[in-house]
Amino acid sequence: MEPILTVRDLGKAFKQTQIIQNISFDVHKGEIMAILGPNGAGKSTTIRNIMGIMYPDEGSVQFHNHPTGEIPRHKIGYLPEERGLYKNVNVMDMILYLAELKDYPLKKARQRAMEYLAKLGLEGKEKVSVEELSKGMGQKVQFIGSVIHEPELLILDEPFSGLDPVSQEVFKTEIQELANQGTAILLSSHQMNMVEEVCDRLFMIHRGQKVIYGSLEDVKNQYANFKSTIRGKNDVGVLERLANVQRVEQKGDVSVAYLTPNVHIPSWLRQLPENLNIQELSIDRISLHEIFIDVATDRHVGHDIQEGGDRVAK
Ligand SMILES: Nc1ncnc2c1ncn2[C@@H]1O[C@H](COP(=O)(O)OP(=O)(O)OP(=O)(O)O)[C@@H](O)[C@H]1O
Repeated sequence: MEPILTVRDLGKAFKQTQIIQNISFDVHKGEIMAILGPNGAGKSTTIRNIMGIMYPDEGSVQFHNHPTGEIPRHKIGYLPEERGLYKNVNVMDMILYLAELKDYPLKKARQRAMEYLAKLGLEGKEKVSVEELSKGMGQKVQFIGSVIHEPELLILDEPFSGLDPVSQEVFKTEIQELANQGTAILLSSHQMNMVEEVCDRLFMIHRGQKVIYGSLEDVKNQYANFKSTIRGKNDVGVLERLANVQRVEQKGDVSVAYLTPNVHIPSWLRQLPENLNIQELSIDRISLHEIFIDVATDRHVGHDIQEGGDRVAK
């Protein structure tokens, strides 16, 4: 796949504090790449360095077919974390202004704006003043402004925050459609369920450094260990002493045993004691949400997932 954006060894410090270090990843044509990490991990700093809002101390940013360091702004769409639109203009003028900044033909922009307004549930709002919009509506208008010029690369910093579940679904569908049409998408989000549904690959930063990088499938195969949820009155110690159990969380009658990566599920089930109280039992893989918590709370040993899926212990 063709890389549209290549980031290599990016590093940035503020005063004496190193904020990001050795950040390297690619975003390819037609893929949705998620950039994840706890609050303050360095996601927005990475994005701002890519966008040239601030300059990296180390490393390089290269856009496809452009010299390193050159930012082809008319080919990039950007929804920043800080939302902001001019208040005293109407919705259509706001969108057309953003299209004009990207040298996009206005007639085409107007037509696309009407289509997008309809798609995002803002039909008939084109003459409404921006200041009369709700927060979510404003976000939709800003999103339209970021895609109106048909960018090759779309950078979305927390696109789902502040949206109701229906609007989140609409955004999700739209983002998927753009990727299907070939747009390269870099998406930062804390909504792991959304990320899990839309992203092809992910890059996770923790304390300014890469902790996970790989396809969603590889990350799930290699990080998403199995867990067994058992409903029934059981002593936590009994479960903790079972083979291949990393830890057990117990709430009332429900125990969740987190299993080691190499566990063989049929063998694990065979070793369960005769007297275990089982009202219900399920075996599932842990979700991206749980992987995120494990990594962010340092429960997981850091691993790199290489392109192709090999895991390298650090
Ligand atoms: N202009 C700045 N001057 C000094 N420190 C900054 C500046 N911008 C960001 N930081 C610091 O850099 C670190 C990373 O911030 P950043 O906004 O990149 O995190 P983030 O991963 O996007 O977090 P969140 O999920 O909370 O949005 C934080 O410790 C923050 O305080």
